Amino acid sequence: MSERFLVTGGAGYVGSHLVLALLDRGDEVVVIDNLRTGHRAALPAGVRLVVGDAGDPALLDAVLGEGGWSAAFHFASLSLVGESMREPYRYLLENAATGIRLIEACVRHGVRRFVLSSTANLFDQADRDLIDETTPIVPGSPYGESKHMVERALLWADRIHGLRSACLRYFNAAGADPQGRIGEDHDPETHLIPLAIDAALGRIPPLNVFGDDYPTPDGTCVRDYIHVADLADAHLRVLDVLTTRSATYNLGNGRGHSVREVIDTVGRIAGRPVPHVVAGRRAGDPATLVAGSARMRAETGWTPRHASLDDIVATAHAWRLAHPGGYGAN
Ligand SMILES: NC(=O)c1ccc[n+]([C@@H]2O[C@H](COP(=O)([O-])OP(=O)(O)OC[C@H]3O[C@@H](n4cnc5c(N)ncnc54)[C@H](O)[C@@H]3O)[C@@H](O)[C@H]2O)c1
Ligand SMILES: O=c1ccn([C@@H]2O[C@H](COP(=O)(O)OP(=O)(O)O[C@H]3O[C@H](CO)[C@@H](O)[C@H](O)[C@H]3O)[C@@H](O)[C@H]2O)c(=O)[nH]1
Repeated sequence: MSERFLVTGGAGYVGSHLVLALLDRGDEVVVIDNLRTGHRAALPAGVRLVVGDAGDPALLDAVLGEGGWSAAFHFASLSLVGESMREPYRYLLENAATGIRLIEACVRHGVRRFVLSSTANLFDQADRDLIDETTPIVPGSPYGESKHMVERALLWADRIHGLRSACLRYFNAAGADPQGRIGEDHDPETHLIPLAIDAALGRIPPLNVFGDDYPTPDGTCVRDYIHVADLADAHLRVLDVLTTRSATYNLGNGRGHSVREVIDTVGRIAGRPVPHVVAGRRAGDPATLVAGSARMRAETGWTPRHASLDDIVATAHAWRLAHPGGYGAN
């Protein structure tokens, strides 16, 4: 039976892949997005886009007041680790306030299930190789801290009002829709894989490698890249869990790849080397972040279908090759 979902930030990179997955299974989707970093063109026909702020109580009352919601997915957020080290209070204030106002509005309008886009940046100083849900939380930046604030607000919304929530801590989202319908387009782009692809294609100057003196095998940072389509699938699967309880899951493939490995993989798939230079470290970057996702696999049957870095890079490369100007203007 068709269900109705609110997706804040649904015109953005990860959110738009969930919107597609919901439409593919026949659900109705309403997106609230201020289009600050998102794109109208990332949304297929049939999706209602309300352009506005996901933390605006009047707007939320108007939209949520329509009723009939199966769940709210909250992607709308400032989301750059490096930027948050330069603008800490903007991140702390805006991400926390937007999340809390949305939670409050969901409670006010009887929405029973809430899914938060949380982050691996909760774990700056992991005391183990695979970062699972029992790893102590030590946010790596004001961005990570702001996500933790919203996670904590959700805990109280559950205890006091019975709002069931899933905090999905994505590690590094990457790749594009395997059918090539949508992909990643930020302006300016700051993420490693799209930048490495554009550098290989000669569209931008050589890639800066942010530090080669980290305590990792080749000195560059290690990250767990997880395909956006697998993240979208995870969002669908947690809905069942949320009928009875709240939950927290770390989402990745459980394999780390260094910046140099990403550069080599992009070069091989693009058929041209990635020009790059070693630059200084970027503030806020932990050396290594690799997810332990056994809980998600065991409790929901989630199994990433695009787990290899080759698959992830190949889908991202195909989309960027076909869309040299991204989505174009909003
Ligand atoms: N991309 C990653 O690797 C990654 C990893 C971990 C967590 N996350 C989280 O996933 C979510 C989506 O990330 P993304 O990479 O797709 O980012 P994105 O910038 O592509 O998407 C965010 C979307 O939210 C919209 N938005 C931002 N603030 C808003 C507001 N106050 N009101 C309404 N709309 C607003 C933007 O216009 C954009 O469409 C974010 O919450 C981010 O913190 C992303
Ligand atoms: O030009 C670049 C860009 C990135 N990097 C490195 O590549 C790695 C990945 O960086 P990036 O793609 O910018 O992602 P992160 O900063 O790791 O952050 C992403 O992944 C986090 C989870 O780990 C999310 O919370 C964030 O929202 C999302 O932006 C890091 O080690 C960077 O230092 C470079 O060396 N050069």
